[in-house]
Amino acid sequence: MIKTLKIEPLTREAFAPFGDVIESEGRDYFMINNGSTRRYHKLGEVQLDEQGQGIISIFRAKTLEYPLAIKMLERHPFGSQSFIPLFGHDFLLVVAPVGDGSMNIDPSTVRAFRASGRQGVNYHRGVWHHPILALRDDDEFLVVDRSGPGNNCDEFFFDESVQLSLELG
Ligand SMILES: NC(=O)N[C@@H](O)C(=O)O
Ligand code: NI
Repeated sequence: MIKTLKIEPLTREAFAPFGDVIESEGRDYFMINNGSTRRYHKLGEVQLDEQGQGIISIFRAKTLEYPLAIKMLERHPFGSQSFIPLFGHDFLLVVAPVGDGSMNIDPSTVRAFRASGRQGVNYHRGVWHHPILALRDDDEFLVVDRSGPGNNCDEFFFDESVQLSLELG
């Protein structure tokens, strides 16, 4: 299979099979702090296993060269992972559904999205995704994910006959 992935705009509905979109635009809120603050409540949930601990980190990411060959995706079986842009820049996502849980990805299910700088994502447990794809060098993301025992990062490399690429418009 040789395919250039179509980059879709990130919306709550389109991303639902993969996780949550963390954004305020168009979302419900309620007032707190004596009416001075809007709380956009529970935009996503931190998913953990019994032994996991939720942690907060910052990723500073280099941009990659485009067109980019998507050779692998990874997943975190024991917990969710969120990426929230700290500098307000767009970034890209390449994902595939959890599937049947086996170490296999049907390349026809791989999708790409462009997140605006005011959108974050929360990948649900086991959702296949490409490591962070920043569009600005040294861009930074707040990351909420799971720390704990066991290997929480499975990597799947596509067969050489599968050539998926990501091009910038
Ligand atoms: N390995 C790691 O912590 N980063 C990846 O999980 C990623 O999604 O960028
Ligand atoms: Ni990850």
